[in-house]
Amino acid sequence: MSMKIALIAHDRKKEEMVNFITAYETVFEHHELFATGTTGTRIMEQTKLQIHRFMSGPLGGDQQIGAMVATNDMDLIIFLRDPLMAQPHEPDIIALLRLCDVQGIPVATNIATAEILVKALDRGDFAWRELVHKYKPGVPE
Ligand SMILES: O=C(CO)COP(=O)(O)O
Repeated sequence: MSMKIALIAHDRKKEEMVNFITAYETVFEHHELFATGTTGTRIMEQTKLQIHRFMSGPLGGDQQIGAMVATNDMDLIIFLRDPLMAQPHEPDIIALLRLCDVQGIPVATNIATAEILVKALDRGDFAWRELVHKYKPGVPE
């Protein structure tokens, strides 16, 4: 089953992201991919994958992905953050991760966890997300 997956990488993590996506391209090609602007462009340049690109992170891309998380529409997030450099949009980043915890969305912030999640995805361990989509309540009043 096809899952909605968000891919986000800070500048010094973009090469790592592209290498990772390339290594698991045969897994990712079965899913619906979303990304912040520059991350999406980099991945599309170096793979055959089609990605829905949002705004660049500092211009609101994290928030756009956060909006999908808020409505429980995103199934998995791989967010390779730069732990050693301050970001101008730090509040947006924290907000996105907070919403993942609100909804219980699987989110990897480093490559080791990302690899475990992608292997789980390939094995079908995310089938429970189908139930979330099926029984998702409407927007609360
Ligand atoms: O800043 C980002 C996430 O916080 C990533 O944005 P870009 O993919 O546009 O570089």
